Amino acid sequence: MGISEKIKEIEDEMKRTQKNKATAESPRAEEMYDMGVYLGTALTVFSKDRKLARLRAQLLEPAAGSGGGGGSGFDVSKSGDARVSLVGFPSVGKSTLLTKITKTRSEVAAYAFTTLTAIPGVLEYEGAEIQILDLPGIIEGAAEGKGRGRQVISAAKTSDLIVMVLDATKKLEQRTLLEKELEAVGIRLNREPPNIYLKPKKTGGMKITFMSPPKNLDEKMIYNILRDYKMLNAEVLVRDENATVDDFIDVIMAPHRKYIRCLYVYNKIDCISKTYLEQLAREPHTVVMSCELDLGIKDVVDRIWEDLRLLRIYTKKKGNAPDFSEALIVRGGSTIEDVCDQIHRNLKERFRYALVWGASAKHSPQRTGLNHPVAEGDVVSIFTK
Ligand SMILES: Nc1nc2c(ncn2[C@@H]2O[C@H](COP(=O)(O)OP(=O)(O)OP(=O)(O)O)[C@@H](O)[C@H]2O)c(=O)[nH]1
Ligand SMILES: [K+]
Ligand SMILES: [Mg+2]
Repeated sequence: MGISEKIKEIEDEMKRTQKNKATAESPRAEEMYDMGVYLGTALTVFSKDRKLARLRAQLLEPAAGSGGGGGSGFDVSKSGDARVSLVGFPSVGKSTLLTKITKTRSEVAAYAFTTLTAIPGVLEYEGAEIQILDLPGIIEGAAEGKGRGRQVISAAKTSDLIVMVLDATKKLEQRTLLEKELEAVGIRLNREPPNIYLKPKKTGGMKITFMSPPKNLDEKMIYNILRDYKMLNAEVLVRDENATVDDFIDVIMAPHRKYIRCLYVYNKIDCISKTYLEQLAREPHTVVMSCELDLGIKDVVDRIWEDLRLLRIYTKKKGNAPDFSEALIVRGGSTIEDVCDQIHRNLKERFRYALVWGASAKHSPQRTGLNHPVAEGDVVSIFTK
């Protein structure tokens, strides 16, 4: 049986279990729950859930003996300061958007699957070069390998920001469907990694600690999950009282999870009512546009820049004015060390100190070491041995 069929089988079984659970609901349900009778059913659902999560993860991993392949993305090398992927159902206007915001022409047509491979373009934004990947449309079931879905999703997984292009004239569910496809391969949108510490050990059994009383987890659940994943010795510290079973599995599967910001872009607003447009525009992480009427494109580009959280750092040579003609682009959370790495591969080996002017400096200039965090617009002078 293939992985997809296995998944289907488990899903069907889960639906049946859920139904039984619903019919079993009776005045005595609570009492039975306490007695642990009802808990039996609940635990079956949990373990099926976990099995499902594991199978889905396998979809993107090369099949044993297949010699790899399957889950790899398109062969486009990364370039510029960051990578943004345009993900969406067919014919929502991904290629139209790429053509608008970069110098690259990507074929646009009214039929689905016009774009058949990844088309890279470069968005220039105040000194930064952002690689934009126009991708083929994906359909429901992409994660299971339908169409070029897996390749598209793998490409998206390598990006710093996902721009989910949506057709404003289509049902709102399209967004949830796409989110599910991305979730299935371990992409977590607009979320932080769960605040749970897990350290596998060689001996000593399991040590499970909660910082505050958990709402959705207990020691036994964690114990069972760890055992499922064949981790018999481990230290666990749950720092978030709202953490769920899924969160805990994400922590175990950390190497296969990717936390990526997502900007939802509704295109074709020329075809919807003003009231509906206003409703869409109020959604979080959302912008609306019409490529056709050239409306909102600037907002989309500004939001891409904001969501990438890149910083522009300017350098200053001793005795000269700062060079504002060219910015160094670093990621949010970067330090002077990252700035050095941007300037030259070996610069930090000769580093003595830096002088920093701007928002990150307590006083101007502040003398700092390599681990000083920089801020947008800082001016930096590096002094070497
Ligand atoms: N009404 C309207 N049509 C648009 C808009 N933007 C794009 N289109 C049309 O939508 C159709 C699909 O556009 P594409 O850019 O090819 O869409 P795509 O998402 O790249 O499609 P695939 O590559 O097939 O997945 C074309 O006929 C475009 O002219 C818009 O803002 N409004
Ligand atoms: K199209
Ligand atoms: Mg296209």
